[in-house]
Amino acid sequence: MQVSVVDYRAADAAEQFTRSLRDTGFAVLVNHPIPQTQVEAIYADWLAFFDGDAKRDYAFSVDTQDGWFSTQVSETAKGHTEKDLKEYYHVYPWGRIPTALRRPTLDYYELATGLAAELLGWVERHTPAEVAHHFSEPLSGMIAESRQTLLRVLRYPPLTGAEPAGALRAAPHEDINLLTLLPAANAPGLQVRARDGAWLDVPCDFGMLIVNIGDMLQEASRGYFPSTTHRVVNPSGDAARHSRVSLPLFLHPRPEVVLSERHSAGSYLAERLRELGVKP
Ligand SMILES: O=C(O)CCC(=O)C(=O)O
Ligand SMILES: [Fe+2]
Repeated sequence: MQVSVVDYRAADAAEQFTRSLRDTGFAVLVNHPIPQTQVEAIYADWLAFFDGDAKRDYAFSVDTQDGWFSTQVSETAKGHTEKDLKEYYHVYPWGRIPTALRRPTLDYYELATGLAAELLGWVERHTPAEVAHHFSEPLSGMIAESRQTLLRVLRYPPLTGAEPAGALRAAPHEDINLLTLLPAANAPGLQVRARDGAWLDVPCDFGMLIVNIGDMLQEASRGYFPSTTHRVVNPSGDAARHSRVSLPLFLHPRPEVVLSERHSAGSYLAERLRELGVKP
């Protein structure tokens, strides 16, 4: 299994990109329109936020799911017992955002959401008709006017050595949403599970943009596009003394969008948040 690195500007980029998603659940883009300087500035600004105390004023709302999730409330991946070694902040344009971070973060949200919509269009164009006929509406329509698309700013703290045995920065999991856009983090660690069970490093040179399929697209495509299991492993040596920052954008449909006979986007999300232990 090979996650392809695709040049966004190549004539057949959409086709190569969709093929990699179909084969592996992942694709990596280079020469894409998100400036690396913008990503680096967000990493630096948010790292300072996580290092400070103001985050305590932004504890997440159970009801709306925006705000800061501490390491104590962090997710426990489905089927796991230890919490992930991470803290994170959920940004929605309608939610609470620390004032100084508001403008740059929303600028990034807009840019990344626009690119995500274009990439979803690529996927749509290269979906075989016999699969696309299951879609209750075009994929581009599913996200139109959606208030659910989520920008998660993640901070994996330095390791102290006192972590519970078996706890990982991010335990193996699948994403819930349609498509995830993830600029390469400031440190390695992301791995994807191949069909034979082996863990493969996802290419993550600084500047690359990683894209992966989430469960909602797997559900809507009746399994044609696989939502692949991935994880973030703990670093060793000197790297363990440093934080890792990453910035996934989870592209979500409007809640009333029908994914399959079993699920609307809203019912599916509610079920998954209960399983993660972040919503009753
Ligand atoms: O931090 C990363 O590289 C991946 C994060 C991730 O998979 C997630 O938050 O769903
Ligand atoms: Fe993930």
